[in-house]
Amino acid sequence: MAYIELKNVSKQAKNDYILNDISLEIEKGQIVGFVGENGSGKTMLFRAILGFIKTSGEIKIDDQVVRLNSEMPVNVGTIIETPGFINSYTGLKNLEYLAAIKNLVNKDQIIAAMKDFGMDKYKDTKVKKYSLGMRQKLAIIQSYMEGQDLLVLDEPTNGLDDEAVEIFKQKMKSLSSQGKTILIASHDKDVINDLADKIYRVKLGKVSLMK
Ligand SMILES: Nc1ncnc2c1ncn2[C@@H]1O[C@H](COP(=O)(O)OP(=O)(O)OP(=O)(O)O)[C@@H](O)[C@H]1O
Repeated sequence: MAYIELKNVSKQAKNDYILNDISLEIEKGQIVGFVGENGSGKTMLFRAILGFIKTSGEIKIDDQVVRLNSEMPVNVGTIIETPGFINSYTGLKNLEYLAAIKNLVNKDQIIAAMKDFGMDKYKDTKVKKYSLGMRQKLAIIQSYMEGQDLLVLDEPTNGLDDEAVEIFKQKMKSLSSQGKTILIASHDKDVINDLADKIYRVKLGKVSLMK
Protein backbone atom coordinates (compact mmCIF):
# COMPACT_ATOMS: atom_id res chain seq x y z
CA MET A 1 0.00 0.00 0.00
CA ALA A 2 1.31 3.43 -0.97
CA TYR A 3 1.88 6.04 1.76
CA ILE A 4 0.23 8.81 -0.28
CA GLU A 5 -2.47 7.94 -2.77
CA LEU A 6 -4.35 10.34 -5.04
CA LYS A 7 -7.21 8.95 -7.11
CA ASN A 8 -8.77 11.05 -9.87
CA VAL A 9 -8.19 14.34 -8.03
CA SER A 10 -9.61 17.36 -9.88
CA LYS A 11 -10.20 20.99 -9.05
CA GLN A 12 -12.19 23.16 -11.38
CA ALA A 13 -12.27 26.96 -11.37
CA LYS A 14 -14.91 28.42 -13.64
CA ASN A 15 -14.31 26.64 -16.95
CA ASP A 16 -10.72 25.58 -16.37
CA TYR A 17 -9.27 22.62 -14.58
CA ILE A 18 -6.57 23.73 -12.12
CA LEU A 19 -6.05 20.06 -11.23
CA ASN A 20 -7.15 17.65 -13.91
CA ASP A 21 -7.77 14.00 -12.94
CA ILE A 22 -4.55 13.44 -11.03
CA SER A 23 -3.79 9.92 -9.82
CA LEU A 24 -0.48 9.07 -8.23
CA GLU A 25 1.14 6.96 -5.55
CA ILE A 26 4.07 7.83 -3.33
CA GLU A 27 5.91 5.38 -1.11
CA LYS A 28 7.01 6.12 2.45
CA GLY A 29 10.54 7.50 2.69
CA GLN A 30 10.61 8.74 -0.90
CA ILE A 31 11.69 12.19 -1.97
CA VAL A 32 9.39 13.24 -4.80
CA GLY A 33 10.02 16.27 -6.99
CA PHE A 34 7.34 18.27 -8.80
CA VAL A 35 8.46 20.47 -11.66
CA GLY A 36 6.57 22.59 -14.15
CA GLU A 37 6.18 26.11 -15.39
CA ASN A 38 4.63 28.99 -13.44
CA GLY A 39 0.93 28.46 -12.94
CA SER A 40 1.02 24.76 -13.91
CA GLY A 41 -0.62 23.65 -10.65
CA LYS A 42 2.18 22.56 -8.32
CA THR A 43 1.10 24.74 -5.40
CA MET A 44 -2.57 23.83 -5.92
CA LEU A 45 -1.66 20.14 -5.89
CA PHE A 46 0.16 20.65 -2.58
CA ARG A 47 -2.77 22.61 -1.17
CA ALA A 48 -5.04 19.71 -2.15
CA ILE A 49 -2.77 17.12 -0.51
CA LEU A 50 -2.79 19.24 2.66
CA GLY A 51 -6.60 19.45 2.72
CA PHE A 52 -6.57 23.23 2.20
CA ILE A 53 -8.84 23.14 -0.87
CA LYS A 54 -11.89 21.15 -1.82
CA THR A 55 -11.32 18.72 -4.68
CA SER A 56 -13.15 15.84 -6.30
CA GLY A 57 -11.60 12.38 -6.17
CA GLU A 58 -9.82 10.95 -3.17
CA ILE A 59 -6.60 11.72 -1.31
CA LYS A 60 -5.27 9.27 1.26
CA ILE A 61 -2.22 9.49 3.50
CA ASP A 62 -1.21 6.43 5.50
CA ASP A 63 -4.49 4.83 4.38
CA GLN A 64 -6.60 7.63 5.89
CA VAL A 65 -8.66 10.06 3.85
CA VAL A 66 -7.54 13.71 3.85
CA ARG A 67 -10.54 15.92 4.60
CA LEU A 68 -10.95 19.62 3.94
CA ASN A 69 -9.48 21.76 6.73
CA SER A 70 -9.31 18.80 9.12
CA GLU A 71 -6.48 17.40 11.15
CA MET A 72 -4.05 15.61 8.85
CA PRO A 73 -3.66 11.82 9.19
CA VAL A 74 0.06 12.24 10.01
CA ASN A 75 2.20 15.08 11.39
CA VAL A 76 3.03 17.23 8.36
CA GLY A 77 5.64 19.96 7.99
CA THR A 78 5.02 22.48 5.25
CA ILE A 79 6.45 25.42 3.43
CA ILE A 80 3.69 26.79 1.31
CA GLU A 81 3.52 30.36 0.11
CA THR A 82 5.19 33.03 2.24
CA PRO A 83 5.95 31.69 5.70
CA GLY A 84 3.87 33.58 8.24
CA PHE A 85 6.26 34.43 11.03
CA ILE A 86 5.57 37.03 13.68
CA ASN A 87 7.99 39.86 12.90
CA SER A 88 8.20 41.24 16.42
CA TYR A 89 9.20 37.84 17.86
CA THR A 90 12.73 36.43 17.71
CA GLY A 91 13.45 33.44 15.46
CA LEU A 92 13.50 31.13 18.46
CA LYS A 93 10.28 32.52 19.89
CA ASN A 94 8.56 32.01 16.53
CA LEU A 95 9.62 28.37 16.47
CA GLU A 96 8.63 27.88 20.13
CA TYR A 97 5.24 29.40 19.33
CA LEU A 98 4.72 26.92 16.47
CA ALA A 99 6.03 23.99 18.53
CA ALA A 100 3.57 24.79 21.33
CA ILE A 101 0.68 23.61 19.12
CA LYS A 102 1.71 19.97 19.32
CA ASN A 103 4.22 20.18 22.15
CA LEU A 104 6.46 17.45 20.74
CA VAL A 105 9.81 19.22 21.11
CA ASN A 106 11.48 21.35 23.76
CA LYS A 107 13.59 24.50 23.49
CA ASP A 108 16.90 22.59 23.32
CA GLN A 109 15.64 20.45 20.45
CA ILE A 110 14.49 23.57 18.59
CA ILE A 111 17.87 25.23 19.07
CA ALA A 112 19.59 22.03 17.86
CA ALA A 113 17.48 22.19 14.67
CA MET A 114 18.38 25.89 14.24
CA LYS A 115 22.02 24.87 14.49
CA ASP A 116 21.70 22.71 11.34
CA PHE A 117 21.52 25.92 9.29
CA GLY A 118 23.72 28.06 11.56
CA MET A 119 20.59 29.91 12.69
CA ASP A 120 21.31 29.39 16.40
CA LYS A 121 23.49 32.52 16.10
CA TYR A 122 20.38 34.51 15.28
CA LYS A 123 17.94 32.82 17.63
CA ASP A 124 17.52 35.96 19.75
CA THR A 125 17.23 38.31 16.76
CA LYS A 126 13.77 39.51 15.83
CA VAL A 127 12.47 38.07 12.56
CA LYS A 128 11.87 41.57 11.19
CA LYS A 129 15.66 41.90 11.11
CA TYR A 130 16.11 38.61 9.22
CA SER A 131 17.14 38.58 5.56
CA LEU A 132 15.05 36.69 3.00
CA GLY A 133 17.39 33.70 3.16
CA MET A 134 17.33 33.68 6.97
CA ARG A 135 13.52 33.60 6.93
CA GLN A 136 13.64 30.74 4.45
CA LYS A 137 16.04 28.82 6.70
CA LEU A 138 13.64 29.34 9.60
CA ALA A 139 10.79 28.05 7.40
CA ILE A 140 12.77 24.94 6.52
CA ILE A 141 13.68 24.35 10.17
CA GLN A 142 10.05 24.57 11.32
CA SER A 143 9.05 22.03 8.67
CA TYR A 144 11.12 19.21 10.21
CA MET A 145 11.96 20.28 13.79
CA GLU A 146 9.23 18.12 15.35
CA GLY A 147 10.25 15.00 13.45
CA GLN A 148 7.30 15.46 11.10
CA ASP A 149 6.53 12.30 9.06
CA LEU A 150 5.70 14.11 5.85
CA LEU A 151 7.25 17.32 4.47
CA VAL A 152 5.42 19.26 1.76
CA LEU A 153 7.80 21.94 0.57
CA ASP A 154 6.93 24.53 -2.07
CA GLU A 155 10.08 26.22 -3.41
CA PRO A 156 12.11 25.43 -0.26
CA THR A 157 15.41 26.78 -1.59
CA ASN A 158 14.10 30.22 -2.58
CA GLY A 159 16.58 32.84 -1.48
CA LEU A 160 19.12 30.36 -0.07
CA ASP A 161 22.83 30.77 -0.77
CA ASP A 162 24.86 27.83 -2.13
CA GLU A 163 26.03 26.68 1.28
CA ALA A 164 22.50 26.65 2.65
CA VAL A 165 21.27 24.70 -0.41
CA GLU A 166 23.93 22.07 0.31
CA ILE A 167 22.87 21.86 3.96
CA PHE A 168 19.24 21.57 2.83
CA LYS A 169 20.08 18.72 0.46
CA GLN A 170 22.02 16.80 3.12
CA LYS A 171 19.24 17.30 5.65
CA MET A 172 16.56 16.04 3.25
CA LYS A 173 18.64 12.97 2.37
CA SER A 174 19.11 12.23 6.04
CA LEU A 175 15.39 12.66 6.82
CA SER A 176 14.45 10.42 3.89
CA SER A 177 16.83 7.73 5.14
CA GLN A 178 14.99 7.94 8.47
CA GLY A 179 11.73 7.13 6.64
CA LYS A 180 10.36 10.65 6.27
CA THR A 181 8.46 11.28 3.05
CA ILE A 182 9.29 14.54 1.28
CA LEU A 183 7.47 16.33 -1.54
CA ILE A 184 9.32 19.24 -3.16
CA ALA A 185 8.06 21.64 -5.83
CA SER A 186 10.94 23.60 -7.26
CA HIS A 187 12.32 25.40 -10.28
CA ASP A 188 15.81 24.51 -9.03
CA LYS A 189 16.82 21.65 -11.35
CA ASP A 190 19.95 20.88 -9.37
CA VAL A 191 17.97 20.39 -6.15
CA ILE A 192 15.32 18.23 -7.83
CA ASN A 193 17.77 16.10 -9.82
CA ASP A 194 20.02 15.57 -6.84
CA LEU A 195 17.30 14.74 -4.32
CA ALA A 196 14.30 13.21 -6.03
CA ASP A 197 13.74 9.45 -6.21
CA LYS A 198 10.83 10.21 -8.48
CA ILE A 199 9.97 13.36 -10.50
CA TYR A 200 6.55 14.43 -11.74
CA ARG A 201 6.04 17.10 -14.37
CA VAL A 202 2.95 19.21 -13.78
CA LYS A 203 1.40 20.79 -16.85
CA LEU A 204 -2.02 22.41 -17.12
CA GLY A 205 -3.11 20.65 -13.94
CA LYS A 206 -2.07 17.18 -15.13
CA VAL A 207 0.89 15.18 -13.87
CA SER A 208 3.18 12.83 -15.76
CA LEU A 209 6.02 10.78 -14.36
CA MET A 210 9.44 11.87 -15.67
CA LYS A 211 11.70 9.69 -13.52
N1 LIG B 1 -7.18 30.97 -5.33
C1 LIG B 1 -7.24 30.64 -6.63
N2 LIG B 1 -8.42 30.59 -7.28
C2 LIG B 1 -8.47 30.25 -8.58
N3 LIG B 1 -7.40 29.94 -9.31
C3 LIG B 1 -6.21 29.95 -8.71
C4 LIG B 1 -6.05 30.31 -7.35
N4 LIG B 1 -4.72 30.24 -7.03
C5 LIG B 1 -4.10 29.85 -8.15
N5 LIG B 1 -4.97 29.68 -9.17
C6 LIG B 1 -4.67 29.22 -10.54
O1 LIG B 1 -4.32 27.86 -10.47
C7 LIG B 1 -3.34 27.55 -11.45
C8 LIG B 1 -2.19 26.84 -10.80
O2 LIG B 1 -1.49 27.72 -9.92
P1 LIG B 1 -0.33 27.23 -8.94
O3 LIG B 1 -0.11 28.30 -7.94
O4 LIG B 1 -0.66 25.88 -8.45
O5 LIG B 1 0.91 27.13 -9.94
P2 LIG B 1 2.42 26.70 -9.64
O6 LIG B 1 2.71 25.52 -10.51
O7 LIG B 1 2.63 26.53 -8.19
O8 LIG B 1 3.21 27.95 -10.19
P3 LIG B 1 4.61 28.66 -9.73
O9 LIG B 1 5.69 27.91 -10.43
O10 LIG B 1 4.44 30.03 -10.28
O11 LIG B 1 4.67 28.61 -8.24
C9 LIG B 1 -2.98 28.89 -12.11
O12 LIG B 1 -3.66 28.96 -13.32
C10 LIG B 1 -3.49 29.93 -11.15
O13 LIG B 1 -3.89 31.08 -11.86
